[in-house]
Amino acid sequence: MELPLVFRQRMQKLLSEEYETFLSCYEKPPYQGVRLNSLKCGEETLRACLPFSISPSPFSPLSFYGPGEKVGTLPAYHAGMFYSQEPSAASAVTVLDPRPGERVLDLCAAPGGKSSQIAALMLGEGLLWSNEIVRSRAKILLSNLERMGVQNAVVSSCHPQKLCESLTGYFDRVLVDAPCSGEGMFRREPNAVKEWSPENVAACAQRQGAVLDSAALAVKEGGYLVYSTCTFSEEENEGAVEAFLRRHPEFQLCPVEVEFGRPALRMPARRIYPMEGGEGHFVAKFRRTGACSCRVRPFAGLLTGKELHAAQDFYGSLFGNQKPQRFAIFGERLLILPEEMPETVGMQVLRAGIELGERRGNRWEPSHSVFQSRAGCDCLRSVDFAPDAPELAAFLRGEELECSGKGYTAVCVSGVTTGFGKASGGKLKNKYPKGLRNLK
Ligand SMILES: C[S@@+](CC[C@H](N)C(=O)[O-])C[C@H]1O[C@@H](n2cnc3c(N)ncnc32)[C@H](O)[C@@H]1O
Repeated sequence: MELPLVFRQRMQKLLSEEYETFLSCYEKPPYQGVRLNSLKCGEETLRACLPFSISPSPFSPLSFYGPGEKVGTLPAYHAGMFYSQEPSAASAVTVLDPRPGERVLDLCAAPGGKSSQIAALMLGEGLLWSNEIVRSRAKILLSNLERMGVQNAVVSSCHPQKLCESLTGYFDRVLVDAPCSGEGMFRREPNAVKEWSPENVAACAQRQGAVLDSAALAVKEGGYLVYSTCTFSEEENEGAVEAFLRRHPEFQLCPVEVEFGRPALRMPARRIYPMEGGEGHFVAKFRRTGACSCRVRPFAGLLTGKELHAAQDFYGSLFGNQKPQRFAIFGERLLILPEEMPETVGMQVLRAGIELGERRGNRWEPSHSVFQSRAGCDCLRSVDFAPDAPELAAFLRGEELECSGKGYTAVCVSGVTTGFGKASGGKLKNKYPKGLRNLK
């Protein structure tokens, strides 16, 4: 690989006697991996459903080494049992340490690797707000969170400054996984090498400062802000942290106490190089010690009375008696909202919570995403297949299956839901969304 001369000079300065070892990494294949989605299954089920073996990575108990390519057609992928993720990318959420019941903002969230990891740690409790400024990427983010069965997320495509002004002081934890020069992507994405220049590094550092300034607004007093990049440049890492601390005396740097990687330069943050088992990451953690007032109002559009009962009856016709209480209608869509949700006006929200159904005339048609977010055993009707069953492969190609009985029926792989169909007359009419199907 042809690495830019200035990049090589900078890395030599950073790594001195380790520089040759670093360079020799470019002769080896990149690290790849999968991250277990514990919202949908346990490690044993995932291993049993994969046609390859995986081994633990040091960056998170959910992160494993294994192939990262050509996995998108596997039933376990469709069922959201895992996310294909380079292992060191899991480090930032380990440092963020989100807890069930908290309010967590992922400000630069697409395509959703870190958001789905946060969701797994939150166990569906509290609020995950996943924002992505580029709308086309926000749609991919939404699709990934739906595949992973995340129930308590709001997905938006808002400018960070506008979003964080609207949600000032609201969040317990905020993650800024910043757009960067991507030096830690060079082994995986040769285009990142072509786009690299010292000018781009400087431009990234400036943009990172702006995103961090916005993010700071959203953190409540005593809350945490985690900053991560997948690049090695000092300007974008320690430089960005030091500049932020100079501008924001209301924040303190917290020591990152983890076993993986190595200490950052001049500060108790963390750097990860390929010598440490990952492609490359930087993670720093701040805590807001200064006061911050929050004037965010709770969401006011919850269904009540007859409308609520109708929504609950529809839910009960698919999933039985554990009926949610928080429903709302956005346009033609019926949503089950997270237990915690602020007013969302003007924040370019693509989806809040889980879509239960779409209006068809005077009835609701169930949505793929609600089945995807429920375990097979929670659905009133389900059919279950082994990962290598020909029927499952046919379902994922959009074909009709043989099926007894009548009604909406979840289709599962080893007990994990991967879609649904409508049974009648001995057949299961396929409802797997066209855009998600495997090619015939
Ligand atoms: C490193 S990626 C995020 C990866 C994501 N956290 C994950 O784990 O899947 C950075 C994201 O920031 C977005 N971005 C680009 N410019 C931005 C800006 N000015 N403000 C906020 N986000 C921006 C990019 O579109 C990109 O999706």
